[in-house]
Amino acid sequence: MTQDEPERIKEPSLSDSRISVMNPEEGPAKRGVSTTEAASKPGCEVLKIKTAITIYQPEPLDSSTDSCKTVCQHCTRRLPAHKSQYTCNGCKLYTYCNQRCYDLSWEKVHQYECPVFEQLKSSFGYQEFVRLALRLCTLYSIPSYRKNLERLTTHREEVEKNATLVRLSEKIAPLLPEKIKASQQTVLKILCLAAINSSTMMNENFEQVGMAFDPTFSLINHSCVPNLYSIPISLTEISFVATSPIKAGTEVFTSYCFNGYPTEVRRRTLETRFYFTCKCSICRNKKNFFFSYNCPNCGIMMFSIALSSFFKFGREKMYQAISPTNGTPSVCSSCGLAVALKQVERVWTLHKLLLGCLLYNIHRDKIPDNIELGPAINNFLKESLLPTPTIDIVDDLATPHELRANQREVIKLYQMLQALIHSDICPIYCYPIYTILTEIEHKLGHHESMIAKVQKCFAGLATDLSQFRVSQVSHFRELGTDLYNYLGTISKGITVTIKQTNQSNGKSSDKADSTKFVDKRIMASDLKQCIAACSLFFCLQLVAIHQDRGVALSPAMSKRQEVIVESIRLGAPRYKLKEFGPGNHLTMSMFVPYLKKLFEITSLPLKHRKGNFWLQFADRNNHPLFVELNGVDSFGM
Ligand SMILES: C[S@@+](CC[C@H](N)C(=O)[O-])C[C@H]1O[C@@H](n2cnc3c(N)ncnc32)[C@H](O)[C@@H]1O
Repeated sequence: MTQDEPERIKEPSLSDSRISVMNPEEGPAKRGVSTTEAASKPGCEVLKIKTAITIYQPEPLDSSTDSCKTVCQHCTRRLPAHKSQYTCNGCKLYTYCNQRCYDLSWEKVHQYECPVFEQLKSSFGYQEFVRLALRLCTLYSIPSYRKNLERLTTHREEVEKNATLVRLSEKIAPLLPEKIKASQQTVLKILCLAAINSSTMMNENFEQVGMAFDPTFSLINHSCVPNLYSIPISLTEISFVATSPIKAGTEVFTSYCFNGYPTEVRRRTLETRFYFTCKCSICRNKKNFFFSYNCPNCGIMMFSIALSSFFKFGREKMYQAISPTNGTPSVCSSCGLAVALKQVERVWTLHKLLLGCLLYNIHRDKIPDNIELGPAINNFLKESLLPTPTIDIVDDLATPHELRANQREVIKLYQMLQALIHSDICPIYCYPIYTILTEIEHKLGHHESMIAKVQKCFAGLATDLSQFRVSQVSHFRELGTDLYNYLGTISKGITVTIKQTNQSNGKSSDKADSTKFVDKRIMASDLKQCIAACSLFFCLQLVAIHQDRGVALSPAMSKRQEVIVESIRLGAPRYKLKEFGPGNHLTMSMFVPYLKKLFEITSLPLKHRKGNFWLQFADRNNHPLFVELNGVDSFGM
């Protein structure tokens, strides 16, 4: 909790002038948040929130090192690992920068929470929800905060039926210190409030760090087709970016659940977790929206198809559905780009796979066998989906050990999801897929092996290795993936031809015959360098594409990634990723300056002329050797 926190929690109001409250006096059912400024394209930041309360997980988990032990519980700074920390003597849980931070925290909140933690520990451990409830009890005891907290939605009548919450309120109420004393009924009300208005908090690497509560965030309604996509940018800040252009004055929505689920599943999730029946445009129209295709140029949704129709349509019918003049390209109504049906078909297939994953994600036996989800889907699942262990990873059921035992299938799923992320799927799907990817990476210990691979890769570079800070690569999703597959994926995208100068006339011959090299080991390491450099190069492309399309990266995130790229060699000039165009088709010439920089950093002897690139080495007899880099334009983007 930061020093100014109670000020920020004063009212369920807004901390960002780019938004305003809609229908403030008409009660929670009609209240919402709208923009005061337009967002011209997907990816534009609409709102940034510094969360009023962040409750950190008790121990660092594998997926994130941020916890009560590593983040100052007063000023929320990350504590330096090497410095001795200042831990509360009472709970032995909350850690601080120094005595001053501890004193401030104690004075404001911790004196009330600390003794109660100890008493609840045996029944509830240090659960984030319990600690959030206690924090809210403290703030609730201050009249001005109470008035404002009471304005938030609680769905009290329904939530109160939850036996766990009732039991918790009965435990907490008698333990509250005199100064913040409240009846069991009041505590139950606070628990209802916490249940409806809290959310998971992640750090800038999309790793879960605990729970967040914020009165501004609490005012934003849910939609199954949200126009906002939330991106954690620090331990306490969330940036909300547009998923499509938004006009000023429009209501903004986030999604409270995984909005890739079919309608039935979304409805059930929202009813059981948030106690409401969704009235968003899709649910109101009973449209079971599933497949959408966004214009690759401007990001506007070009068409969508209901889930019920999704499997009914064969290929021909699908064409009819999206293009009345069967076979002609579809034209984006916003920017006029003509999109070939073949391109749409590719995305269609990926959606089928996504649907499969999603359905697997929610236990097969729970899928209702009704018309909507239908036998076609079940057959599809049976025939084309992955073996059981993959369900479990996504479902959080499998242990890392089980996963490792089934690594091949898991990696198949991982690659498939990566392909989805890099396709033209509707941006709203990206976030849940990232979540699944992270889960897989986490459980497979992917980051660790990735770092090892990256290090191995860089070990071949003729550069001062002390200048590489490779540990940072794990945050760099695309780089990780590319390097992970660096021999497989990358070599599919680039043809490496080895040329050797003909000794007699000095001209190069096209014979790709490695036996000619006197010292094969030199060549192997050169190729390794080449592949490593290309990996890096491709991840720059990916970052550029995503950034420009605004799908997954906020400006802050891309800045962080720039820093990471930069940190490969301290003092190396920054890459300016923004210069790439929005389309997926990349030409070599777009990357010339970046390639030059890249090769400068990696000390690779890159030569280029008129769009042709090659690496130039010398063999043992000082005859020039060339490694040509071809086919970059056709790299599967
Ligand atoms: C965190 S609050 C959102 C803000 C709320 N409208 C307010 O002013 O307090 C969540 C509650 O808002 C309502 N809500 C949000 N999105 C909704 C939707 N799509 N359809 C119906 N009710 C919704 C539900 O009552 C839900 O439990």
